[in-house]
Amino acid sequence: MAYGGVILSNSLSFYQKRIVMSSRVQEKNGGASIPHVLSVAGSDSGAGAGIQADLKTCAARGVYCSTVITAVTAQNTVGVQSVHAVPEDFVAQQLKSVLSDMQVDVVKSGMLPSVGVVKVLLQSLAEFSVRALVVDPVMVSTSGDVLAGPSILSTFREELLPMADIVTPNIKEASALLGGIRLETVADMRTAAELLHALGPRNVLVKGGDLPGSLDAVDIFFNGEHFYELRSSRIKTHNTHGTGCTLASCIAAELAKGSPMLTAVRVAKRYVETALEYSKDILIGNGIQGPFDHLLRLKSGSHSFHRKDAFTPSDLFLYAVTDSGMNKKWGRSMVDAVAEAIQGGATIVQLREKDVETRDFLETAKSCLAVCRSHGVPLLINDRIDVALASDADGVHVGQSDMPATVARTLLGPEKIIGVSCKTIEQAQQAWIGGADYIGSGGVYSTTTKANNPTIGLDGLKTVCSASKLPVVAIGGINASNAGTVMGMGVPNLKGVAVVSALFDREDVLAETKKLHALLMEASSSSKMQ
Ligand SMILES: Cc1ncc(COP(=O)(O)OP(=O)(O)O)c(N)n1
Ligand SMILES: Cc1nc(C(=O)O)sc1CCOP(=O)(O)O
Ligand SMILES: [Mg+2]
Repeated sequence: MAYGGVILSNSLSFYQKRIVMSSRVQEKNGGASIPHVLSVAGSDSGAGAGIQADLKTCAARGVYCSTVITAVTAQNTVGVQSVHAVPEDFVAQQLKSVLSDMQVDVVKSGMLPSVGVVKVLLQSLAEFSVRALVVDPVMVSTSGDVLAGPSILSTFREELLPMADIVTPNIKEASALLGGIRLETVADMRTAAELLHALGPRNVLVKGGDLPGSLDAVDIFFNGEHFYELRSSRIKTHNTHGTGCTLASCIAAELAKGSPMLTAVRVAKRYVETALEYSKDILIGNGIQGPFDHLLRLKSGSHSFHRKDAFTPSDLFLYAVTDSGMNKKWGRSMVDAVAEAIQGGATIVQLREKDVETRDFLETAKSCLAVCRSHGVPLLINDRIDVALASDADGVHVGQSDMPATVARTLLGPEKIIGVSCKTIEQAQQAWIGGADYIGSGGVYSTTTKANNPTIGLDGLKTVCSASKLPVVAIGGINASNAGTVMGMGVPNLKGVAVVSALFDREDVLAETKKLHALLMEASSSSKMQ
């Protein structure tokens, strides 16, 4: 730890301090400690850099981020149009508000627009102990606009850097901090890292993204003993606005979680590389340098491709569950089978693939999703949350020995559809608590499609339906000869039937689906009349 006002012994390593601190916080909270970064930086109205980048980075890395705003900038993808520095005493007030109340693990500084603001920050750090300080010595924006003038250089050198656990200058900033020396090669970057280290920071990362003529992005990390040349591929994109802020705040986030410094730096580099690669083609703004997507979500499904309607119980009416063995037997592809089922009236489709390779499953899911989306029919994936996520399917169906519904919900988020197989009232209750949208209940009749599947019969189905707070779809041995009986019972919450062989172990999927749909319509309308 580099500052005065430190509670923990300097002889402890960063990681040891983390453990001591965690147990202290846990005592206070009576639970798990929340890793916490305080970002002291400027606001970027375009939200690619500054405070906004720090907030998004910490959110993406699972770390809480509080903020002290040092300046408000009017900027976009073209450049910085105006800067309004926040008065120093108000920066001090923000620091006090956060640090006097919250247990901050790591402070990350970005744009510090005046000597006064640097001093205010240092005073606060002397008063309130934190475990690490990450300094991103922001001086010039990526668009070339000056964000902290040369008058601040000596304060950075003499007062801020000696307090830093790591400083992360780019080539221009490293050069400015070292009095304007020329930095043109990786060897120069090593020299700069060493010279900067001599100013007092525990670690230095000189970022070589701007180094001319290099195929890779090479950064030099120096901890006072060893140099590390950290390489990542140079991604061809204009969407690089905010990479410096993001890298520094990701380092801070990883340190807050307890990572050692070099690990934090490596993870942060990988995170930036992944986000740049993901975002290389996104279009935000008309300027020459766009922002990137910290949360890797903006592209998913290209929005207009998403299902517009939320799940409704009527989606369960005729539930088609696929089986590639049956489709192969009848000589058709999965996509053709799904298309025919939808044409015949299937209201929801589940891809149930027990023996296919993951790669093939994913490709099938993507192809079937295109068909389902074009008809507004939801597509669920049986068992495999990973395949559902990777294909952006509409949800999953899980059984009692698969991923619990609560975990599936956490992984998939609030919009996706989750169905759970339930044979008992207790399981139905758990599915509801776990955040499921519907339950599948069976086997209503015996089936050869699923081995060793206990039959609960119509009575078992009725019992589960009447106790369920969720809509129910019946499954197991249902076909054209008995579907009318199942739906004709008029049991509350029973919204449809799910079938495999009655549709797919047949020559003509379209005709079989139409037939079953007509039967279900008739049965449900006559049960309503009774
Ligand atoms: C709609 C519907 N209901 C029940 C099941 C069975 O799920 P599970 O118990 O996980 O068994 P497998 O299908 O994974 O063998 C289902 N798939 N769909
Ligand atoms: C996948 C599945 N789950 C069941 C359960 O009881 O939970 S029965 C079943 C197989 C249903 O196939 P078919 O319609 O060919 O009988
Ligand atoms: Mg299962």
